[in-house]
Amino acid sequence: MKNSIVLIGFMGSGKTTFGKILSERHHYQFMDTDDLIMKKENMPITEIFKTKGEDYFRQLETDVLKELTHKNDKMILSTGGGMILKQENVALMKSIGTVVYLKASPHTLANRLKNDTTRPLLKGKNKFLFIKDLLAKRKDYYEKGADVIIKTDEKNIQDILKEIEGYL
Ligand SMILES: Nc1ncnc2c1ncn2[C@@H]1O[C@H](COP(=O)(O)OP(=O)(O)OP(=O)(O)O)[C@@H](O)[C@H]1O
Ligand SMILES: O=C(O)C1=C[C@@H](O)[C@@H](O)[C@H](O)C1
Ligand SMILES: [Mg+2]
Repeated sequence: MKNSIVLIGFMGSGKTTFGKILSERHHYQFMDTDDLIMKKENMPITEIFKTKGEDYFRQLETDVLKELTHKNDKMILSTGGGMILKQENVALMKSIGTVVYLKASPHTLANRLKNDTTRPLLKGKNKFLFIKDLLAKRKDYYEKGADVIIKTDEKNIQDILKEIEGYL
């Protein structure tokens, strides 16, 4: 029986990138909680943070996960970087599928996000220092929320794909 996969990890860990490739390759449905929220609100994440605030966004994350638990199709679900902050969300993700943490160092993440302007939490910050600090605060949440941890530093995209495919 095919298994759904829920990808968790910090901004830039590759959840959307790998989720899209895997779903196309294996004919799974692809879902991304950030995209679902943007569609629901009809505005970019940066705009939701700016006009309605982070708490409002965090509630939408839980709402969207709840809706996904009612779906029967097997899927690859890419989640927002802060999804693991609520225990309730972790339980919902585990009820959807195998929770895979794409782990990367602050150095790797800062490098991948150096030209990015779409993540409101990173706006106007020294990216490396900000990521290092926030990742240290979130490390336990990611590791405890995961069923499986995949280290992505210094691995090429094909090798990471193969590892995730082991859990499909
Ligand atoms: N293993 C990797 N090797 C090289 N580049 C990568 C890797 N993983 C991700 N990237 C690149 O890093 C950038 C961010 O990746 P992506 O958008 O998939 O992250 P995300 O986990 O979905 O982030 P967010 O939580 O903010 O949505 C993209 O440009 C992507 O191509
Ligand atoms: O790490 C976070 O808290 C976030 C990550 C993004 O995926 C978005 O969900 C949003 O920008 C917040
Ligand atoms: Mg993403």
